[in-house]
This record gives sequence, C-alpha cells and structure tokens, in this order.
Amino acid sequence: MLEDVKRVILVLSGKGGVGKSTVSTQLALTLKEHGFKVGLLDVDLCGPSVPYLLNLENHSVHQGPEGWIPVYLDTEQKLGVMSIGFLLSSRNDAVVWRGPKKTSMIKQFLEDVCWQELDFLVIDTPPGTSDEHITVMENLRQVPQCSAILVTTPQEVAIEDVRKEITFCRKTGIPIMGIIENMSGYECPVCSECTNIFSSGGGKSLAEIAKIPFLGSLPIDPRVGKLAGQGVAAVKEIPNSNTSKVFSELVKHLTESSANGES
Ligand SMILES: Nc1ncnc2c1ncn2[C@@H]1O[C@H](COP(=O)(O)OP(=O)(O)OP(=O)(O)O)[C@@H](O)[C@H]1O
Ligand code: SF4
Repeated sequence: MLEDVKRVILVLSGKGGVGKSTVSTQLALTLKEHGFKVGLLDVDLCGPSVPYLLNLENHSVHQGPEGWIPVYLDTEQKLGVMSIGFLLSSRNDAVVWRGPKKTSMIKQFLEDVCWQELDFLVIDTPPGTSDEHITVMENLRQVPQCSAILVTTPQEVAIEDVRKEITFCRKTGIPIMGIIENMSGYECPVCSECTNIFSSGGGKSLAEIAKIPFLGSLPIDPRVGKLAGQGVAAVKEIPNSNTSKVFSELVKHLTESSANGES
C-alpha cells in the first residue's frame, strides 16, 4: 500500500529497450545494498521484464488477507518485487487488455500490494507516455516524495523521445530527478577501457538544454545483466566499474535529498 512508502522513484523512457528495467533493478539492488527496505514494482503490463532480469520467472505471488504479497529476493525481506509477469503462466503470454482493464490492474498494483514499511519504491514503467502512465501519476499524488528518472541511449531518436517524457512529467507535476544515458559506450571487463560505439553525450546535452540534472552515463557492461540474474548489485561485486560509480552517486543523491525532504 502506498501509505507505507516513504519515497517513490519512477523510471521512465521514451523508447523501449533502452535499459529502463536494468536501471530500475540495479537501483533497487543498490538501495538494498545500502541497507534500505525497497520495493520494485514493474507496471509494464505488455512487456514485464523485471522477473526475467532478476531470474525470478518461476515465482508467483499470493493474495494474502490484505492484498498481494510481493516476491522477496532475500530471506530478510529487504527487497520485494511485484510484476504482472508473476501472474502470467509464461513470459511469452501476451496481455491483450484494453484501456480500462489495464488501468484497473495498475490501480491494484499501486493500492493492493502489502509492501509493509518501505524506504523506497522503484516503479519500472512501460516505454512512452500511455494511459498506464497517467494512472500511475494520478495515484502517486498521495505520496509526499516522488520523482522521476528518465533513461535514454545516446542515439538521436531516443533522445528526441525523452523530450516528450520531460513535457509529460512537467504537465503531470512529477519532479524530474534527472537523466541517465545508458549503453553509452562499451566497458571492457578486463581493463575497464570504455569505447564509444555509438555517439555519446546526447543525454548530457539534453539535460543541459532542459535544465535537468544529468545523473551519469552507464556503459554497456555484460556483467550487469549477469549480476541482476543473481540478485547482486554491481556496487557489491564490481565496485570499481563505471556502472557502480553511477549507482553509488545516485543513491547518495537520493539519500541526501530524502533527508532534506526534497522530491
Ligand atoms: N548497460 C547495459 N549493459 C549491458 N546490457 C544492458 C545494459 N542495459 C541494458 N542491457 C540489456 O539490454 C536488454 C534490454 O534492457 P532492459 O530490459 O533493461 O530495457 P527496457 O528499456 O526496460 O526494455 P522494455 O522496453 O522492454 O521495457 C536486457 O537484456 C539488458 O540486460
Ligand atoms: S579494451 Fe583493453 S582489455 Fe579489453 S580487449 Fe581492448 S586492450 Fe584488451
């Protein structure tokens, strides 16, 4: 239930496949690693990838007397996960619901999950700005501290789509915490040298133009996907990687702003 949540972080992207779920899961894992109690809610009804990324695909959720009990990644119940993926029998099952059914499912996800007390709820959203986003935004008005992280890749077309997300956040009144540029070059796992395969820096330039904080560039790092599958944060296993540096800074920013009561 949202009244048990101190702070919500929405992870948004204009385009699909830019790494929104990867950012959401790493952020949740990093917050857990810092001792916080965290919820990870995947409201991407048509492409729920969080159970797949965290290797939780064979898990299912149960309905308790007060609502759904999330799937916990650890025995201490520091990180709970909820996704439509837990309600489907297979990853390949398609959710072919129309608007009202989708809206009511998202409402249930926001209202009927027994998170217990949470320091942070990270919400992984579908790409773009759809009815689902509007439902999420409307329901989040009751949470005192809520902000959005926008994820993009360096390509021009992905950056163009982020502009629409910025407008959407501004119209719906959700404060933007900042922009992350993902897949910004390839980090060699051996020597940590980063090679820019595509262009880079587009996310940073957009942040400057839109006067939004730039939260960092994440390289393509094959270790990140593997670690998520083991439920391990990059900051724990590969602390010197660029990925870890970005997430450590992000958590520092979040804890400082939460302590100051900022969104
Ligand atoms: N920085 C990265 N380094 C290595 N692999 C990555 C990185 N970011 C994402 N990936 C991989 O790319 C794929 C797509 O990422 P992800 O599922 O996070 O994207 P998404 O934006 O959430 O996609 P969707 O639109 O389906 O929700 C995944 O297999 C993920 O492991
Ligand atoms: S980036 Fe470094 S370690 Fe990786 S292949 Fe090139 S020289 Fe070797």
